[in-house]
Amino acid sequence: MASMPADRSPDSTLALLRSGYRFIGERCERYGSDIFRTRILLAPAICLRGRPAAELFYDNERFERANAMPLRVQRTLTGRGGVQGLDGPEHRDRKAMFMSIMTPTAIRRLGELFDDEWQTRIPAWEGAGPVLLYDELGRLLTRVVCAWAGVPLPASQVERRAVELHAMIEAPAVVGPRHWRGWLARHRAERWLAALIERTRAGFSPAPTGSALAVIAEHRDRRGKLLPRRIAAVELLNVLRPVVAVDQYLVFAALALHDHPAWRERVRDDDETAEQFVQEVRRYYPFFPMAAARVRHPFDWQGHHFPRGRRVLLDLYGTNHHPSLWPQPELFRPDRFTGRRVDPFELIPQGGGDHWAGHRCAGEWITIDLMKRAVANLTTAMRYDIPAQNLALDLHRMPALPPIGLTLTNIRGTA
Ligand code: HEM
Repeated sequence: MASMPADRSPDSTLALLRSGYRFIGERCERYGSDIFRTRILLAPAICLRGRPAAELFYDNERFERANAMPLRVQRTLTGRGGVQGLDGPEHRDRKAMFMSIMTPTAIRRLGELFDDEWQTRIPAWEGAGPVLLYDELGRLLTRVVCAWAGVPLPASQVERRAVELHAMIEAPAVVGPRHWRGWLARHRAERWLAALIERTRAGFSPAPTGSALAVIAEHRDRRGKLLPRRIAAVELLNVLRPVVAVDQYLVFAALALHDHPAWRERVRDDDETAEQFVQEVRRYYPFFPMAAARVRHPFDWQGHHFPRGRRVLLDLYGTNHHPSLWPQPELFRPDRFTGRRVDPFELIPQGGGDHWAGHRCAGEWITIDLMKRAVANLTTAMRYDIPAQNLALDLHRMPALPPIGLTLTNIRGTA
């Protein structure tokens, strides 16, 4: 049996919080190995990166998700009892519920709502002073996703719900007040949506057919039972929260257009080029650093032993920056996708493998569609300036957005 390189520290949780996105990658480089063992949250863990590791990690026979996610992530980002922590037939059933929402027609409708809302906002941005893109898009996506999902949202509540959704996204990897704000935000949002599920089931708040609210409120599990209303609220939040989180990628896309202005022309002219640009934004910029699972049955892989129950962390960011998959990974180069077929374990910012059978992100197509539409809006529907500001990404922070999420000035519509 090969000996697995080991992190020397008695516990690496703080190092993980401090190193952020580079935690696994830095150690892999130090040990000359894409696998090493460490201790996280006072328990042994195995860290992996790269394509073969991703293929292993998404093998449902070898890994399970029950109790894999640290409590601080469940308390803020994902909630408890949702699809992320399910395994086997229960997971397949719940995941099918999500995938049934993601029809081409529904994705197009979300995109059209997004474009309409963006174009309606341009006159207001024209007259305004500096526009903070991250905050502005957070509100815009909150309005759009609620309208799309069938969730009633009075204009007076948009700001509050957008702040809550952002708080949940920003909380898992921080300590102190920002973490507790995320915890409180989740508590409030679950209460709000559980009450809505109850009203919908009772017929007082009818949901449009096929909307996320209708599908989740009416979903029956394999035993024919409706989801408990709190779990239904967690799952509805699993649609609202990540659609709003796409605003981070939209800020990154705007940054990439700013840093690589030659691509502005190219993405405008051709849909395939726009898609390559968006794929490179998803590869290059940091989002979720890693995914967690536990060993279901003991097994050996590449001469290393994986004992039952061991927590395993797959480096999503590090796989997207692995030099054997992506030559010169630290360069932003959308044309690396020209003529390249990407298999399900290579480009994994939203997980790998199969969307239905495994835990790969249910909202990946939505994400790509919204990003392409945002790029089109930024390059054709308006002109703007980006004044001098601190645009550095801090890879030690999760999420790693620039400090105030990108300020635009002098916005002018082109219509
Ligand atoms: C901002 C862009 C997004 C990123 C970076 C992202 C990333 C991820 C990641 C890393 C996972 C976990 C993969 C794993 O556990 O192996 C995931 C799962 C999931 N995502 Fe996304 N996501 C995004 C957008 C969305 C959207 C727009 C939706 C829904 C509309 C969505 C819904 C989900 C759901 C339901 C799961 C759980 C899937 C499962 O456990 O089977 N995500 N996402």
